[in-house]
Amino acid sequence: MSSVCAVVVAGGCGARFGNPGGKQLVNVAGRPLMTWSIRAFDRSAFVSHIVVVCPAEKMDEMRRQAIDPYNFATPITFAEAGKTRQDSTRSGVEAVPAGYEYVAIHDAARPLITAEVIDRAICSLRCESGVDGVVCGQAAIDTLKVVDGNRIVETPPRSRYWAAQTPQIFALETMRRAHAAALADGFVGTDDSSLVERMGGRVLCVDSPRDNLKVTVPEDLRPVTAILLGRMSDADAMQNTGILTPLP
Ligand SMILES: Nc1ccn([C@@H]2O[C@H](COP(=O)(O)OP(=O)(O)OP(=O)(O)O)[C@@H](O)[C@H]2O)c(=O)n1
Ligand SMILES: C[C@](O)(CO)[C@H](O)COP(=O)(O)O
Repeated sequence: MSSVCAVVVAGGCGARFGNPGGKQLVNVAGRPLMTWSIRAFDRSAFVSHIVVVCPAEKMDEMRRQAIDPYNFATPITFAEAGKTRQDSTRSGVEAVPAGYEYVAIHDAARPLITAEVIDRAICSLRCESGVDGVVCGQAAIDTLKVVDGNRIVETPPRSRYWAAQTPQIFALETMRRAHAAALADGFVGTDDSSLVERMGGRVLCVDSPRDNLKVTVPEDLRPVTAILLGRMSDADAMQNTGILTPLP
């Protein structure tokens, strides 16, 4: 049974990206940036509803430009964005329709996510007992420095560090409780997992490809576009040779 609802947060103003209209509707490899993320969840075997979180005044435009032209099979509804990312994810989590067991929270600004990675992460959460959530990410590959200003004060053991991405997937009721507690305590984290971790929840990292990049500044469009175009051309080539892996 499909018991996973996705929450795709697209409510930021993209200050670091610098485009007056924000970044979610910017054309990347032929489609609006946020469409790529929605498309991956639409293709997941386990996701049967998608909540898109964005400002109320942008809902019509986003539906018209980023959703309607693409004939997605999965029902898509909207929730209103908040001031911070955490406010937006809380709004999205509250808007998950009744009956869902899990919520998969994803940045609309990470367009390279694939249905395969999403489904693998969902399976890791479902298959392991006593786990409250999973976070897609990567074990640190660079040497890490703790700094004071620009002065290095420590070189911690890299083996203990991961870089967290999205999707981050949780038992829905756990995530709702974690949000309520964070709101009551005035806690603001930089991701969703930290809200569950501070409640003592057990969250696991699951390995996700290094190319699950977030578009934050305009320079990020270059590698993201190249990877998307590369995947499309691989898919074309595969139809002729049967050798390459399909476009996710
Ligand atoms: N109030 C907010 C802030 C962020 N986001 C979403 O959270 C994701 C990650 O945020 P980021 O990429 O940092 O986007 P912005 O907040 O838009 O960027 P900036 O900090 O440069 O303004 C994005 O998909 C963004 O739209 C959101 O839904 N609501
Ligand atoms: C949630 C997140 O994608 C994890 O890397 C990230 O923290 C959100 O983006 P921001 O740049 O920190 O706002």
